[in-house]
Order: sequence, then C-alpha cells, then structure tokens
Amino acid sequence: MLEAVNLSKMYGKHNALINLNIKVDKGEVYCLLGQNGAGKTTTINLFLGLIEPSGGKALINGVEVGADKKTNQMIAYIPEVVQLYGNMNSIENLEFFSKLSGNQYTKNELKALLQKAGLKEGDLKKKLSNYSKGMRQKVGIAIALSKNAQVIFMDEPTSGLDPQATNEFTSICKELVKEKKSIFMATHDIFNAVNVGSKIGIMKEGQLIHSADTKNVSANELQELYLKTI
Ligand SMILES: Nc1ncnc2c1ncn2[C@@H]1O[C@H](COP(=O)(O)OP(=O)(O)OP(=O)(O)O)[C@@H](O)[C@H]1O
Repeated sequence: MLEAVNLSKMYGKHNALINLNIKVDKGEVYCLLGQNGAGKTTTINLFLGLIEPSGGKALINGVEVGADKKTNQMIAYIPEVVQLYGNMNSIENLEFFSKLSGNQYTKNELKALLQKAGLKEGDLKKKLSNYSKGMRQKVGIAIALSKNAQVIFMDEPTSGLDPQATNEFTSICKELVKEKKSIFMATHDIFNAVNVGSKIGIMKEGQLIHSADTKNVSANELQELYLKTI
C-alpha cells in the first residue's frame, strides 16, 4: 500500500504540492483528478523517487521513498505512452524489461503474462511498431506483472484509448485489484475514475480539495464537483 504524509514539493518558490495526505490500501484504486498543472505528475514522481520532497514523506508498504531507491522494487510505473522497442515483438520486449528488473521467465511464462494483461495470442509475435496505444499499454501492464509490483502507478491511462480499449483496461484493473495490487492513477477521465476507482481525489493548485469514496458518488455528481472545484 502507499501513503503520503504531509507530502509537499516546491519548485523554486512555486508550491507544486502542498501537504498531501492520502492512503491507498491493498486492492484499492486511487484516481487523482485535476486540471493541467494541478500537481498530479509531481505526486507520482515523488512516489517514484524521481524528485525529492520539500516536506513530508511518501511511503510504499511502510518504507519511505528515498535516495536508496529500495521502494523501486515494489512499484511499477505505466506512463501515458509506454516506451518499447518497435523492432521487437511483445514477448521480446517483455523478456528484455523483465530481465532489467532481475527476473528471468520462460517463453511460456512471458506469453502467459502478456495474455493476462489482455493481449491476444495472435498479437504476441507482431512487432511493437504495429501495436496500437491500447496494446502497448497492455505490454506495460505485463511488465508491471513480471516485476510482481504490489503498487502500480499510471499516468493518464485511458487518454487516447477508444471505448473498447478503455473497457478492456477497466477489466484488467479489476483483475489486478482482485490480486490485491494497489493502483494509483492520474487521470482526466471522470467516467473511468468512477468506474474503476475505489477512491477519488480532486486536486487544485497543489492541494487536495476533495476526497470521495466511489461507492458514494455517481459520475454526474463527480463531474459537478470537479467543475465546481477547478
Ligand atoms: N521541473 C519543474 N520545474 C518547475 N516547475 C515545475 C516542474 N514540474 C512541474 N512544475 C510545475 O508544478 C506544477 C504542477 O505540475 P504537474 O506536472 O505536477 O501537474 P499535472 O497535474 O500533472 O498536470 P498535467 O495534467 O498537465 O500533467 C505546475 O505549475 C508546473 O508548471
């Protein structure tokens, strides 16, 4: 699970993140909403250990994210556009990236991970240069699975996906939740946030203005709240 305790970040004199306090348990999906520049990516980067906080702390499974990068073994990150090798197929890409994180899998295990992430058998041997954005994202999810990451961070995971790919993405997230993974995503997609999220936060100018449990809010209500907030 992940936790932010009074997590803050200043870039020079600019307060990009102000005293963020959140807790995401195992099997929960936290969706962070907010306009461009609200501080979503800054929050993710602090959890990834790519930048240092100006105050407070970010914790993964109770371990503070720090210079020793110990927490990096427990997490995976799926960016908006998953960077993969276009001249290799999905099995080769997964083999390469899983080796980088110190894991060795047989071809059958690699195939099973890719299929678990939602790729069809017939697509596994196609070169990545022929993959759609949604298919690349599935390879990203397979990489996260191969790492056995307990916490998965995602930046704008449904942007640019068609409704069917978004639907597939939602189903895969629900499967990950069944395996007690924690997911933290920054998104502008209110409908998907209500659909896949267990908790939602709305951020404005570096501050978390609203938090809600998705059980208690509809997409329309969330949209209204979001528009009022920003
Ligand atoms: N490296 C940096 N140096 C200076 N200011 C930065 C830096 N990175 C981000 N900022 C500023 O911090 C604020 C928060 O940016 P951040 O990228 O976290 O927003 P965001 O919510 O992820 O936006 P988007 O939806 O556009 O990705 C913005 O005002 C941004 O200009």
